[in-house]
Amino acid sequence: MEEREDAMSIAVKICGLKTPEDAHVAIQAGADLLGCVFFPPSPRNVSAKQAAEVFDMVGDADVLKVGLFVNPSDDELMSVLNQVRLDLIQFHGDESPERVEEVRQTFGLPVMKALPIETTEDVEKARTYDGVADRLLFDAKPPKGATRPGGNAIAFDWSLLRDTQWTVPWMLAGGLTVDNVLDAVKQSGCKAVDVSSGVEAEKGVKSPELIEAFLKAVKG
Ligand SMILES: O=C(O)c1ccccc1N[C@@H]1O[C@H](COP(=O)(O)O)[C@@H](O)[C@H]1O
Repeated sequence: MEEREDAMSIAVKICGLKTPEDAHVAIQAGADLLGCVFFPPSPRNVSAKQAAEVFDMVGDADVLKVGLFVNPSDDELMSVLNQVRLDLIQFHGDESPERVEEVRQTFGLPVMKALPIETTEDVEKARTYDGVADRLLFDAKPPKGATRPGGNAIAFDWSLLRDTQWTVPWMLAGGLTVDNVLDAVKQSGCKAVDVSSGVEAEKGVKSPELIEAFLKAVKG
């Protein structure tokens, strides 16, 4: 019962959406944030036009529209932002704290910085972004030879985050599924989760049933 009460206030981001239909399912099921990936090597990559169609589904709903980028140039950001109305930029590459601050100032949008975690030292390294980025997102370190820095369906030791203190809101990501998400919330103490692979029928193809089941598991 205690776990259920904790879980009910957890925010959920469904990432890697490619179709308005999947966005509709996620919104109806209670997602708080939706993400589109602008990273060509990813099986979830979308064009700005596709992302605009996905995010059109949000309408007046209280849902944040997130654009995920990996080490983008200003021109790349500008090109997307000219065509898509985003609420939050997610940086999932090697962007420095200075680059995060520069993009916040240049584009006038909040930035969520993803940070790869495997050890306690990684958690401590993440502190250089606390208070610089508007939000933090803790994800598993990608495996050697990975073609992308996230979206690899890999989890890490969630308890590394337990009882850590941050000045900005943070999210947990990495290998979350309907079966492990409540355990992940409990072990990490997070108030928000992000999922992509765990709600897919196959790589890059979202499953409406898994999106609904994931949100039901978290929100009750
Ligand atoms: O989803 C991708 O393809 C991706 C590409 C490049 C950087 C990040 C990416 N995804 C993000 O990674 C985490 C964890 O995803 P998963 O649930 O383990 O698949 C999440 O923030 C995704 O949005």
